[in-house]
Amino acid sequence: MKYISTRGKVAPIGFIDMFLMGLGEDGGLIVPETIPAVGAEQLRAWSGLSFQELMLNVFSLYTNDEIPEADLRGLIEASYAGFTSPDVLPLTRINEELSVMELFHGPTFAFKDVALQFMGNLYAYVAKKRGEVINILGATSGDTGASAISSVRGKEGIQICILHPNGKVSRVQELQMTTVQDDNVLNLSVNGNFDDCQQIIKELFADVSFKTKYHLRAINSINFVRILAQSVYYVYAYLKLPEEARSGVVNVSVPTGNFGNIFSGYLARKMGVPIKQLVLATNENNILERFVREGVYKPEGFRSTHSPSMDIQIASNFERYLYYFLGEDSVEVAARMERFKAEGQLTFSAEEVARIQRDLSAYSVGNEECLETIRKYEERHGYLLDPHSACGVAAFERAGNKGDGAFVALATAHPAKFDEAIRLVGIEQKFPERISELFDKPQRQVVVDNSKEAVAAQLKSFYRQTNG
Ligand SMILES: Cc1ncc(COP(=O)(O)O)c(C=O)c1O
Ligand SMILES: N[C@@H](CCOP(=O)(O)O)C(=O)O
Repeated sequence: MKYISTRGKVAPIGFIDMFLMGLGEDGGLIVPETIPAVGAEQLRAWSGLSFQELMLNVFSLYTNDEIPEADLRGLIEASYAGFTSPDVLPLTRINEELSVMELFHGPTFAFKDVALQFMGNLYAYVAKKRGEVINILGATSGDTGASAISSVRGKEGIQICILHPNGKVSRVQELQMTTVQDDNVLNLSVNGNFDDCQQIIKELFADVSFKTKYHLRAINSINFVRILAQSVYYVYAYLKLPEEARSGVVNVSVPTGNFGNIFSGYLARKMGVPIKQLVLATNENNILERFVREGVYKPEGFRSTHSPSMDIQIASNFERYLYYFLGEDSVEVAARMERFKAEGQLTFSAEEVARIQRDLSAYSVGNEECLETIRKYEERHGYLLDPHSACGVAAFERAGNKGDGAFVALATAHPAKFDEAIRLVGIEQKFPERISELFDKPQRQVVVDNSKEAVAAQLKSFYRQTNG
């Protein structure tokens, strides 16, 4: 298995080189040359596997034996040892129509832990095995940053710098990132929004001489390993549903911002998991919903919502979807992305919109509907949703079960991370101890201007102190 870029200008590379490259050096996103097929027989053979065993099996299709099986198993075991549920990702039945897969039982209470605990261990493994310097650079709207920091804090040979938008993450998210005192961690609080943070890191990654000189590595979902690790929970969701409930297919509702969560489901479907409806749920930052509904991909004004981690306009994995949508034609992808850069939007023909709508259905959930969904599920089912998961559940309600297969909504964060929204519903929740203890800890972060130059200067001084 080799990996290539959606824009076609990266010579095929192996698994570990792909992991280290992160963003394609031609500005595109890395994808596998071919997606391995997982047939019905294979799925049957996997049923009953633990999440860890399933992950081992899925990753083995992609790693080219570059990581010996015993090592891969060890990395996976270590990554999920800290999850508090014995199932790792428990599936909770809400009612006849809906089950919720809880992806938030990791150390930072968000679905990002599923992939990032593993990636942190994989970076440490690669640092040791290949003597690579690992300087992780990431952007976050709150959850990726906390999770990535937790996965590598204090690890030898690894430095991590995370950009978050100043004042635009929840209080708990900010504390999870900024109360970490390890010397290998730098938090930059950027005077801008998440799109600005993401744009800055993309520019730094695209500056290949800067990236190479400072050994910059990606943990955001531009890194294909993130996507692959996340695709495993779609396979797991399908396999965990009782056979009679799923009747051959599963429908999944997915809270979406950077298109990473849902693209992982799209990949699982392309591998062969029978996912029927893939429901894309956005908040009021609804560029992706408008793309699916109207065939126009165009950022509009940024809005702060009750689900701040999905306050995203430019979705990085959109380009991966475009690549498959355009029949893996990298010349056409490059041309369309150039057009997007020049004109600030992409429009799709009626025939294309019909095809997009066969892949995805999409719903944008307003602030009031989000709060109302939290209230309703707490009152009727005694189940407290966080505001991101509530967007997914509201989208499920609008999509409706078309009579085919079971419906799973992905619960992407613990409600304690977003108490600001939960309080608006009038619910007082008890925090897990690991969250309540954060409030007494000192914080460490540097506020920076919204510019690539300001961030680059901070990075250089950080690496001078930590790498020599
Ligand atoms: C809690 C939560 N739910 C959903 C999402 C959406 O995931 P993605 O950006 O990968 O689409 C995010 C991050 O964006 C998140 O932090
Ligand atoms: N919601 C994310 C935004 C970054 O997305 P990623 O999946 O590309 O890391 C966050 O919480 O930071």
